[in-house]
Amino acid sequence: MLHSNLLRLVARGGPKRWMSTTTKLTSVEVNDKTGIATLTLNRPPVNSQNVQLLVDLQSSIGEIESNKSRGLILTSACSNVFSAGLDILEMYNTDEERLRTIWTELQNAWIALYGSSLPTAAAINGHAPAGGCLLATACEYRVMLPKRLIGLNETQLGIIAPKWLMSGFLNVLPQRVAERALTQGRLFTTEEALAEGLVDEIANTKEEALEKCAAFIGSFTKVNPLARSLTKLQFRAENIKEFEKIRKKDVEDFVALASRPEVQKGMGIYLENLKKKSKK
Ligand SMILES: CCCCCCCCCCCCC/C=C/C(=O)SCCNC(=O)CCNC(=O)[C@H](O)C(C)(C)COP(=O)(O)OP(=O)(O)OC[C@H]1O[C@@H](n2cnc3c(N)ncnc32)[C@H](O)[C@@H]1OP(=O)(O)O
Repeated sequence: MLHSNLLRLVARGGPKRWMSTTTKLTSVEVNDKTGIATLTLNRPPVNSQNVQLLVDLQSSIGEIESNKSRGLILTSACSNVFSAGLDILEMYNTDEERLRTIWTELQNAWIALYGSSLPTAAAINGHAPAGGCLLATACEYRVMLPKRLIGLNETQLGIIAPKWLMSGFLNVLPQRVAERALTQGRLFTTEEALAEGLVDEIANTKEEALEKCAAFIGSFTKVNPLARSLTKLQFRAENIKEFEKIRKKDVEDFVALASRPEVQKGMGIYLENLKKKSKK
């Protein structure tokens, strides 16, 4: 027993207290008929992105890529939230090493999704602020349920999204709209997001959103997969290259910023307000 626990710890790169649970926070289901994989984020209540969720997300993307699925649909098991972004509780009152791990795993998860050669789509069945929007915009296609919110609201929180984190957002919105939205920290309603091109379609239920995503992925049936993926990656190559150049420094910048006393204080106040709001 002890031996197998030790082996598991060694396989995971040593003991890490924020990775204490061994239950996966993502699941993968492949449709036998279509060959399309649905990757579900499952960390109730709001899929806030802690290290484990980010690591599990990468492992599920790897699994889908190696099992020769025809495409990947990202969705959420939470009823009203796609993902609430980074887990602020995990960033609050912690040490630099942990902050470093959080940001490194966010980077790793983003590049795994953004740089995937597979066709990718997001069935956004709930709110997708900040890191939630990051994951949705890393995909090639977005279908969203009505009356939810999506966007990069970092400036509203007094923080700055680095350039790589804006890449997907900038891929889908005109520069002028993106600049205004980012500087305002604007969250778009589903209907506004559709009008601006931040999402591609609206669906009334999660099932319908999954079907629409599957139809998007199905639209590549007659396209040579290698030609398709190389074309996709050519479009993304510049952003990926820029990201690779700064990724180490970006981790250190994040650690320095997130550990500043005033930023930690801001996180504490933000968390308190979130909790107050959820009790109402
Ligand atoms: C202030 C952040 C500081 C970060 C500092 C870092 C510095 C440098 C950063 C550089 C760039 C960062 C890039 C990315 C950043 C992020 O992703 S930060 C996270 C931003 N996310 C949000 O602002 C969303 C916050 N949440 C909400 O607005 C709502 O929860 C919701 C998503 C709209 C869902 O609403 P609802 O269904 O009504 O659920 P709630 O009742 O509000 O929440 C349920 C419980 O979940 C807790 N919670 C919600 N979001 C988070 C979260 N992101 N992290 C941790 N916990 C969260 C909420 O407190 C409730 O908890 P309980 O009260 O215990 O039930």
